[in-house]
Amino acid sequence: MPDFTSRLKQFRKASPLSFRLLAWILLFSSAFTLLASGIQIYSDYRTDLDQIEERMQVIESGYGSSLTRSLWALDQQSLQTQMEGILSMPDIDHLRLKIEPDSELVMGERPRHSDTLVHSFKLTHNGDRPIPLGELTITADLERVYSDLHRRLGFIVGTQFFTVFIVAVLILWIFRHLITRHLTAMADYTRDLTLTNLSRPLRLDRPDTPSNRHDELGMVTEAINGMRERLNEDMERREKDADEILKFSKAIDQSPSSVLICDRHWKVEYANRKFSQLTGYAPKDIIGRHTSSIIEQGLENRQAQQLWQSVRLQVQRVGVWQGEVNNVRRNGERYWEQLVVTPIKDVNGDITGYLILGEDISIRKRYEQQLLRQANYDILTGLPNRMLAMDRLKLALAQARREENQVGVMFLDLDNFKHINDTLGHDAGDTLLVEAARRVSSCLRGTSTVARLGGDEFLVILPGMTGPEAPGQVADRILETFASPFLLSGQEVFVTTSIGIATFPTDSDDSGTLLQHADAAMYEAKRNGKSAYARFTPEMGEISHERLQMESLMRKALELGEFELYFQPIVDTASGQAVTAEALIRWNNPTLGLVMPDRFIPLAEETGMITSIGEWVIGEACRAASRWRELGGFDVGVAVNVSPRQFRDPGFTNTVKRALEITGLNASLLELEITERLILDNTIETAEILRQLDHYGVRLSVDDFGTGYSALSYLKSYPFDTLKIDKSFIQDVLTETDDSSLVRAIINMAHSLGLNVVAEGVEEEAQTYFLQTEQCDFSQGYYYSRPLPESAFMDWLRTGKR
Ligand SMILES: Nc1nc2c(ncn2[C@@H]2O[C@@H]3COP(=O)(O)O[C@H]4[C@@H](O)[C@H](n5cnc6c(=O)[nH]c(N)nc65)O[C@@H]4COP(=O)(O)O[C@H]3[C@H]2O)c(=O)[nH]1
Repeated sequence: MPDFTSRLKQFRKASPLSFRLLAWILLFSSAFTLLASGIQIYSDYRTDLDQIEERMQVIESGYGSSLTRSLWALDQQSLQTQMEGILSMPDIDHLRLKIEPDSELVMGERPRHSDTLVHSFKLTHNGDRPIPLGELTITADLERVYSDLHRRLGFIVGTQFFTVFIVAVLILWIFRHLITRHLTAMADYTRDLTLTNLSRPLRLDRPDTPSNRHDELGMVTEAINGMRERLNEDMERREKDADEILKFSKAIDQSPSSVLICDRHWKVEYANRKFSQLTGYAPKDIIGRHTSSIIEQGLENRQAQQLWQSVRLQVQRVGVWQGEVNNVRRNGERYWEQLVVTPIKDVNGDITGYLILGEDISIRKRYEQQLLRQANYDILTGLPNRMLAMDRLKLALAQARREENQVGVMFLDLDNFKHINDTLGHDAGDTLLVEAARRVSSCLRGTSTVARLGGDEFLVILPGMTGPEAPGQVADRILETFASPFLLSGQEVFVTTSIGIATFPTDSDDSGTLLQHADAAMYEAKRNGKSAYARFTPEMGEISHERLQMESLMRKALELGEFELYFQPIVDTASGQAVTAEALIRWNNPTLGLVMPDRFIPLAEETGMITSIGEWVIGEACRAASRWRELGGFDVGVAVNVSPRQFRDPGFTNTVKRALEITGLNASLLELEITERLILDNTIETAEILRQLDHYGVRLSVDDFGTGYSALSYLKSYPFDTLKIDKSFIQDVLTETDDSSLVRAIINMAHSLGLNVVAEGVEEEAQTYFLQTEQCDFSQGYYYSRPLPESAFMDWLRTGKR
């Protein structure tokens, strides 16, 4: 018994549903069985009672009349027999016949217990009148009925309970086999289900048939497996998401841009590594702080408020803010940062935070500022350049229009700059420009602008002038500051400047035209002898125009063969015999007519065209000298002018060499005339070029001697053969004693240095006597011949003398 109880407990624990089912089946089956059995037993009991009652009725109807007759006849024997017959009937245990008036006949044994059924009926003789004879009382014993009842009840209940129990166990087994064990398996499966074994599906221990698949267990299994697969997919997705998130978080952390992530209230939630590197703040220093306190550190309160306001408004309205902020690092160092601020939104589009990306643009900013400076300022002098100058001029004109006053525009050009640059080198030229810029600036007040337009050209803008005299006063001051020498490459050099002035609104109300007018006036100042200033007059406009026209015509002149060489003889002073001819260029232009070198050589030098023109001259001169020899047998050399720019050209010596080679002219018949100013440049290059030319056997002469600043002693350093005294000394040699003594001194010193002397500009016979007396070797001038076209020159040679 204890064994069964413990098993029952186990079963109850292991299979609560089955146990409960069993209990309910037993309860309901028992109740139902009891009810059915009760009804059945009661029905049997009623049938037994009805049979007994029926039997009593049968006795009354069957024995009533016979008993009455026996009683009437007082036939005791018959009475007894009849009563014994009745008593032998089943269940009838006791008969009592009450005989009138007062006797009775009793038969059988009266049952001692109370479970009896009593039936009485009167015995009456029916004659004329009914005579009551007695009454028979039949007592039936119900014990048999009850014992039958008990027996049947026990049997029915017993068999029913057994049946119910067997059926219940059967149902239970079926239920357990078909359902609960699977439910238990599902429970075990789901209990054991973890994220690590999601790949193992739930399989029930039953055949995988279509009907099984579609029953409730199949559906639950499918649902569980579906859930498992979804979980599995979710897990895989999550793992992937986690990988992605890790990747992104690493990317953000290692991003080359600084990254700040803030919450909805602009409180910092995250700062990446770059942010810390950029600002010097560790994440712990700034997490939880308001963003405004971080990105506005370099600003004043009001600026910071404005910036913050605009950031917030723009991010809300436009969805992005970007700008450049001059921020401060933790160590106080300033830096430029490019910021981009954008909102972070959730799936509903609600802002959950903000993303702030920053990039250190200090280098770019510096570069931009440098570019801006380069774009607007001249690097060498630090002065505004042409672009900025023109802007300032336009501004000054606009202001003058409003305030109805005047603007002075001054165009400055250093008179000797090209020469100094060519002779003393570019470093000296640069020093000169810087110093010139300083001197010009020192003559101006605050509102004025001095700018370098390029090369040696400067522009001065004098805004807000009330009268026309101011530019003249400023120009005088500038000319004065140029009076003292400049120290260039250790030498004191005098440099002058020419200034052209144009005034707004008198000369023009347009900035470009004003500049052109000032430029034209500057040329006029140069023409008037340099180191001077000139105000613009309408006639100057034409000159400036002519200069432009000449430049464009000259560019095509070589190609069109418009240049021509004239030749002027240089004669032996003593004999008057031509020894050399100076080649002098002329330009025959259909528009300009015959243009003399003084008009176009300076322009050719300025524009650089002198290099190609000079090359042509050397080639043509050598060809001509060869022709004279070949055609006329004249042993006459040719002298060619070489301008400083041409002389410095890297290909110059080659040009000379090539011309000699091509024409076959003896190098000693070619003389190169180099101006005295070029010798001022005692650089190694100049000496080297002269040495190389000397090496070729070319003769070298110093032209225009006396006009420069060189001392005769300088000439010793160079391989010169001839010295040409400038015509300005020869012209007055008979009238000016200074000039005659100077010419005499030059001739003597030149001879002492082993140099031949040529006197230029000899126009009168008397001059020839002076030069003969002073033993000047050679002479050149109109007295002998003007420069002549080649054919005329050859004629001159043929005829011998002037
Ligand atoms: N008043 C006066 N003048 C006289 C007399 N005799 C000669 N002349 C002029 O004096 C100039 C002499 O040449 P320069 O001093 O080298 O001066 C030359 C020279 O520096 C330059 N030049 C001429 N041709 C060339 C050339 O092919 N190349 C270069 N680079 N310069 C040249 O142009 C300058 C002027 O040349 P041109 O007009 O031909 O002027 C020539 C000539 O015509 C005279 O008795 N009285």
